[in-house]
This record gives sequence, structure tokens and C-alpha cells, in this order.
Amino acid sequence: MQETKKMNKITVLGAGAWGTAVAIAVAARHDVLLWGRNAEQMAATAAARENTTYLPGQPLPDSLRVTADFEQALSHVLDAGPDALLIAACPVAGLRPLLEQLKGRKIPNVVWLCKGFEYGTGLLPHQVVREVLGESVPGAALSGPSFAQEVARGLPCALAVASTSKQLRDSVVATVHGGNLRVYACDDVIGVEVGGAVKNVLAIATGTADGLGLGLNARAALITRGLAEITRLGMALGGQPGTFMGLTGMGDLILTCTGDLSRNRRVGLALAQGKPLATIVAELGHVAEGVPCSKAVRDLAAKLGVDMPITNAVAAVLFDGYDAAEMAKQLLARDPRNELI
Ligand SMILES: NC(=O)c1ccc[n+]([C@@H]2O[C@H](COP(=O)([O-])OP(=O)(O)OC[C@H]3O[C@@H](n4cnc5c(N)ncnc54)[C@H](O)[C@@H]3O)[C@@H](O)[C@H]2O)c1
Ligand SMILES: O=P(O)(O)OC[C@H](O)CO
Repeated sequence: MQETKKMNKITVLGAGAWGTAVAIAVAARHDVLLWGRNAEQMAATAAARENTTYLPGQPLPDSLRVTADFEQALSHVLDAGPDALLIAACPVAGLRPLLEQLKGRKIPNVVWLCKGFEYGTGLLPHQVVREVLGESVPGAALSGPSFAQEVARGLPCALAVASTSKQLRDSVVATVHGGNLRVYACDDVIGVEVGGAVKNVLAIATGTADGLGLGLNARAALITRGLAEITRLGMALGGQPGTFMGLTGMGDLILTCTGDLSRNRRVGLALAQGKPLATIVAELGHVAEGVPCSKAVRDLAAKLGVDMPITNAVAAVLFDGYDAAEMAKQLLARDPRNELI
């Protein structure tokens, strides 16, 4: 069997928690450059050899270089031709503006890490990539149950890379798989992206239920019925049912709904205390992806006629001023239905 080529030059665009963690994880085996748009922050990161803003307490390996110079970051991969990997590591809201900067450049490929639907358009990340860069740039989504803090510490983690290009997904596996990172290949980009997006909303729901003291039975029910929502929406959009039972569906859903490292779950815990969204955002210092995603998914599901009561309840509490405990009661009071999708 012919050995798939590893990409030895990697640029990570976006120096938040996840971009930094992925850069740390692959820097042991590849020549990696981490780019962040904030020059002051990148200078501080370079000086401290630690991203004190987004990933405090995780030292950068000596081999990992950092920069705020976009041209330098691009040259790192452009000069290497097809043996290079470009990773976009920003939130969904930043994907389009980030990609706009790549337009007209001969980039070899792009792998994105964001999880959500674009607010306003309701597009999945691969659709945004296609809209901005066109069909000719091979693209892949890298997703799965992965807290940045654990990956940066070198703890075991399993991800899936989804692409319609077999060559790209094989190359990403050959490049990123290794050490304590396992990477599985998958061709269901829609399924992978829908799982990664909607689990954020369901983690807000589960955090809220836990914060309200509704118990472990309620938590298990929310996770399971949440998986039914992911599956219904994902299948309506063309995803494959089996994908939702895998790492990027059930796996990420379990992690994010139950792990207190989750920023989405923490939004739910704060909602249960009756805090308004503006206060939660101010206290957490960022907007968790599930917040805008709940609205995007609610709109999309309504358009497609897909029943997503848990998602609707989360959006109603976040944006329409509904009380979390009241929404829990309303969810329970719904008419019975058959369990299967
Ligand atoms: N943190 C995690 O554990 C984790 C794990 C897996 C996936 N993800 C996903 O990865 C994505 C990024 O998450 P994160 O944790 O790194 O977020 P973060 O808030 O820690 O950092 C986001 C980074 O993106 C940058 N950014 C935002 N808009 C940009 C733009 N237009 N151009 C360039 N840079 C831009 C910000 O400056 C910041 O450095 C999210 O979609 C998240 O759901 C996160
Ligand atoms: O901290 P969260 O809730 O954004 O979740 C991080 C990752 O997506 C978990 O896989």
C-alpha cells in the first residue's frame, strides 16, 4: 500500500484556546507556526512561551513558533506547496472574515476547527468555506470531543476529520494522528458539522438542568433526546445517521454536556441562577458558540420543519426572556411521542 504523505509544515490561523492547543499537540512532530491577529497578545505569548490569555498554564514547546504577521504565516505554508496544512482555528463568526484574507492566494487546503452554524446565513462551516474560497480548495472539518486544556497537556483524545477529498482526509490523519491524539477519517462533512454545532446548544440545556438541580435522570434524558434532535436535523440536511453515534455526535455531546471545562455548559449553569445573557457573557469573558448557534438552529429547524424542542427552549431562555425553570416544565408537559427519530 502506498504511504500517505504527511504535511510537515503547518500554519494555525487563530491563537485562541483550541488553535493554541492543536498547535502545541502537533508541534512535537511538525514545523508549526501559530498566528494570532492581536500583535500585543502574540508578543506576550512569544515572551512568556505561554498563551496567558486563552490557555494559561500550558507552556509552548520550544519548537512552536508564534507570529502576528499574516504574510509570514501564509508564506510558511505557501512556500511548502502541497506538503503543507493550513488550519483555521477561529470561532464560526470569524471564519468568513478570516477566509476573505485568503482569497486569491494559492492555498493548498484548509482544515477548520470551528463548531456551529453561521449566524445570519444558517450555513455550516464547509458551506462558508465553499462560498468564500470556491470548490477548488480541498477542505476538511476536524472535530470531536476535545477540551483544549486536556489536549494541550498531552492527555489522550480522539477526533474525526471529515472531507469529501479522500486525499486530504488521509493526509490529515497521517499528519495529526500520533502521540496521544487519535484521528479517524470520515466522508460525512454535514453529519460531523451538525453534531459539533448542535451539541453546544444541548450543553447549555444540560448545564441549565444541572444548575436547577433537576437530577442525573434529567441529564441523561436531555443528552439522549438531544441526540435525537441532532440526528433529525442532521438527516434533514443530508448527514448520515451513523455519524451522529460517533465521536463528533454522541462523543462530543457527552463530553460537552457533562464536563465542567465546557464553556457552553457553564452558560447553562449561569442561566439556572437567573443571570441574564449579558451578565453571563461579561462574567465568562466570551460568547460560547452555543449561544448564537441556538438561534441559528431554531431558525433553520423551523424552516425545514424539524422538531427541536430542547433547542427552542434554550433559545427562548437566552433571547426571549423566558425563565429556565418554566421552560423545563413546558418541555415535560409536551404530548408523548414515539421514541425513535
Ligand atoms: N476550546 C476548546 O476546547 C475547543 C475544542 C474544540 C473545538 N473548539 C471550537 O474551536 C473554535 C475556536 O474555539 P476557541 O476555544 O479557540 O475560541 P477562543 O475564544 O479561545 O479563541 C478564538 C480565537 O479566534 C480569534 N478570532 C476570532 N475571529 C477571528 C478572525 N476573524 N480572524 C482571526 N482570528 C479570529 C480570536 O482572536 C481568538 O484568538 C470554536 O468554534 C470552538 O467551538 C474549541
Ligand atoms: O468549551 P466548549 O463548550 O466550547 O466545548 C469545547 C469543545 O467543543 C468540546 O469538544
